[in-house]
Amino acid sequence: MVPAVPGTKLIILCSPGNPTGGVLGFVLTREDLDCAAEIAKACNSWVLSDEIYSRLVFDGNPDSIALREDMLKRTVILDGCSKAFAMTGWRLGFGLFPEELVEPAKNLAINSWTCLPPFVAAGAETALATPEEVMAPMRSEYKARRDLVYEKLSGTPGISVAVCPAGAMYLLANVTGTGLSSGEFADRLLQEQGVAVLDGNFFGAGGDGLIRKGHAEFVLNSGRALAEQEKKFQACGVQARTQHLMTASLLSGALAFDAWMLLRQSSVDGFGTTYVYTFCIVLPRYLERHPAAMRGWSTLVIYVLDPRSFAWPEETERMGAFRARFLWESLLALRADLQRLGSDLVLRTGKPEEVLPDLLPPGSALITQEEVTAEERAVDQRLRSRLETVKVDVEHCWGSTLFHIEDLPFDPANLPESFTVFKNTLAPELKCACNAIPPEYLDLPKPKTSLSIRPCMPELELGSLPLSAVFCKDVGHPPSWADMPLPSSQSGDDLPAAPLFKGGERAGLHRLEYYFSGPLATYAETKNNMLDADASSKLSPWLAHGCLSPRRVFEALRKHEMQAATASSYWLLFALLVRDFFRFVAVKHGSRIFHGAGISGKRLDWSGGDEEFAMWTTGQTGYPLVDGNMRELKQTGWMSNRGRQNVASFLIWDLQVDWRRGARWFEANLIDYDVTSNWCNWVAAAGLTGGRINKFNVVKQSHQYDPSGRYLRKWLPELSSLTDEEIHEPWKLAPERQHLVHDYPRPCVDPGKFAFAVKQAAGAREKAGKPLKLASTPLHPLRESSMRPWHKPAS
Ligand SMILES: Cc1cc2nc3c(=O)[nH]c(=O)nc-3n(C[C@H](O)[C@H](O)[C@H](O)COP(=O)(O)OP(=O)(O)OC[C@H]3O[C@@H](n4cnc5c(N)ncnc54)[C@H](O)[C@@H]3O)c2cc1C
Repeated sequence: MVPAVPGTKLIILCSPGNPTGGVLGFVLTREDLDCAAEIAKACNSWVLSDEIYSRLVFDGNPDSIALREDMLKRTVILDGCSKAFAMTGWRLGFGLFPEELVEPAKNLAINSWTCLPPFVAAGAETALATPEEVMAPMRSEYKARRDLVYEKLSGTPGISVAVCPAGAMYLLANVTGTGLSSGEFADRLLQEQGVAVLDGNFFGAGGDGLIRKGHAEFVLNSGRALAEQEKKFQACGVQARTQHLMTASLLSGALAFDAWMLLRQSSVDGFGTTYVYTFCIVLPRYLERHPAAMRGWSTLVIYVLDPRSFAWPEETERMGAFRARFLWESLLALRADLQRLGSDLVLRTGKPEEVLPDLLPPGSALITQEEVTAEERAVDQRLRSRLETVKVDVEHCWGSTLFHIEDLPFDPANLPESFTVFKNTLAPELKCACNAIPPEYLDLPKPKTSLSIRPCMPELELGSLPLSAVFCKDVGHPPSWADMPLPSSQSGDDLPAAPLFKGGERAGLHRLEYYFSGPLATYAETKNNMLDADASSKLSPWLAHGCLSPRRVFEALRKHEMQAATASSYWLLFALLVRDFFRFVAVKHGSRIFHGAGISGKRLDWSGGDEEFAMWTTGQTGYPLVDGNMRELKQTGWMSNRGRQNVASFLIWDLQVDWRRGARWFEANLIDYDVTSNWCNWVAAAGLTGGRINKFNVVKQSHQYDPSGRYLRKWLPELSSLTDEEIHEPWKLAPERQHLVHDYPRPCVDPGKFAFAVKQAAGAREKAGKPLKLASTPLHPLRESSMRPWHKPAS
């Protein structure tokens, strides 16, 4: 306490104080009030003690200078009903005056305040008679809010709070660490988040860099369970920070939609409208469209490059350079799109469960796509438990499929085993979904039952997804190729250009638009063509990476079908349904899609080993259709569906190699690798789903699907001089023409016995089928624990 200036007439005290919430006699010591009383007496001055918050003291009891000896007669105590009694609209203030000041105060007041409204007077009378039992719960509610807001704000990067308020309903926070002035911070908070705080400058020069945040927003609801209260408080705390934190996601349109629904459902629950969430996604999915409902929220999109998806534990390649490059391009495109919306992309490399707890502030929420396969779910589980300890909530959204899992007309556990039954069950739903979607649908928390495919989100306006000021400094550098945690042998520089497959939403939309503008018309006839770029949609890389939502493709199909529903549009929808089916198969059957014995649990014995596998991967089997496709895969990251069916069949039934080695090879090399599409197609190719077994005679298929040999000539230049007829079976060349193919290997399976061998091998294996104990089966190394036991030692 500073000694009073001689001649001091009035000492003004404000405790608990506005804007800090500091309390004299508590934050300072009791002696401060004693000292102030002594000074007042020594100077013979009056004291004006503003005690309007005296009923809102949380720690200890309220104190007053008037309680000191001889002080009551020289102290004016000001009080009112608007704070503790929440009569903020109909204000009523009052004072306790020493007798000598009553008349002068009356003279001052009489012409300024007249005609107190009778109901306000009646309210004040009741308020002042309010017993302590009624006040106590309200005080403890405020105290809890104070605790929460203090804790959350103090833990927010860029913000510090010097004083934990012992009373009142405010807190003064220093925001200079955000790089913004307090005025800018308060303005952005209001404009971007719709949350008002007061710039500290309004309290004088000392307030520069500070903002005042109130914590009296919520209506008291003592009937709620404690857990709900906590959640409310958490929302309150997060809202208090306002700022921050809406971070969002590498979410595909479908996913963004679901995230939005989730948030809307939360807000319907009654926590108000200003939601501050941390959205991010940690596994490869991208933002396609943001829901318009996010407008005004500050967002942060986080992408974590997890080294485990780039290399197997033994450090061999798991994500090939083509897929890695597509991912990298998608990240660059995503960043540019987010910047246009006012946000940005944060890129981190590491295990999500290790990276994210340090990045996400307590009180935020992380939204990720719900995964369905073992390894991805294990990451998710570890992440969830780590984030729990730092008080970050994790929410899941369904994503990736055309049909939302909740909209299936059956429990996923009862998914039909056969695709045909699945498709036929959904057919009526699809018919309904082709109807126009009513705009009011967007305002419903749940889809109408007749609309089983949810619509895509509308596009956001530029600048409508602003990045939180708090996160601005954390964004880091733009994604660079060096960020990709690739095994050392890989390089991005020496990859051939892949003009068709450029990562990112725009490129995907461009391909979609182009394909629907013409080539789709002949899809039914061309989809098995292996060579031509427009033979099939080639949308799979964008779908697999989440750059495009299947709902977006469906929307285009619906528009197309309004003009003309053709066989081609039917078959494309059919393909999208196959994709959905396999994802739901993984939900139903879990890790069996990775088991050697598959879903059906049949034992197959594999006589093929490393040598056969190497011939297959390098395109040296001597069977042109297989070799052409395998070389295309290695050189471009792409293979047509017809090619995939044939090479898978050849590896499994002719070379008799464990199908999981093929699936792993595809995982490493396909640009459009998708965990359920790949592993389910492979387990099906091995005849281990319990359904029909498809074995392909690759020679017949070669004649049928590449009659002129155009495809084979492109990928097997050493066969380019053969005729259209010869090229499918070079071993049949007349002796005088054999020199034309001396660079090409002899067939690794005796062609004379080929068709017979296929039949025999398959029949024998089917007979040998026995149920297995799945736990003892060698499995996908990371998805299950055992390590590649199907490898024969190199001879
Ligand atoms: C052994 C094997 C492994 C496969 N691995 C994958 C994979 O990792 N990722 C992947 O996306 N597809 C995979 N497929 C499915 C299919 O080969 C590709 O989806 C298709 O070739 C992609 O080309 P497109 O986009 O032109 O397809 P289109 O014929 O134009 O079909 C449109 C979309 O439907 C989906 N689709 C079509 N057929 C299938 C199918 N059989 N299974 C699942 N989805 C399908 C794809 O998303 C495709 O983009 C695999 C098929 C086999 C036989």
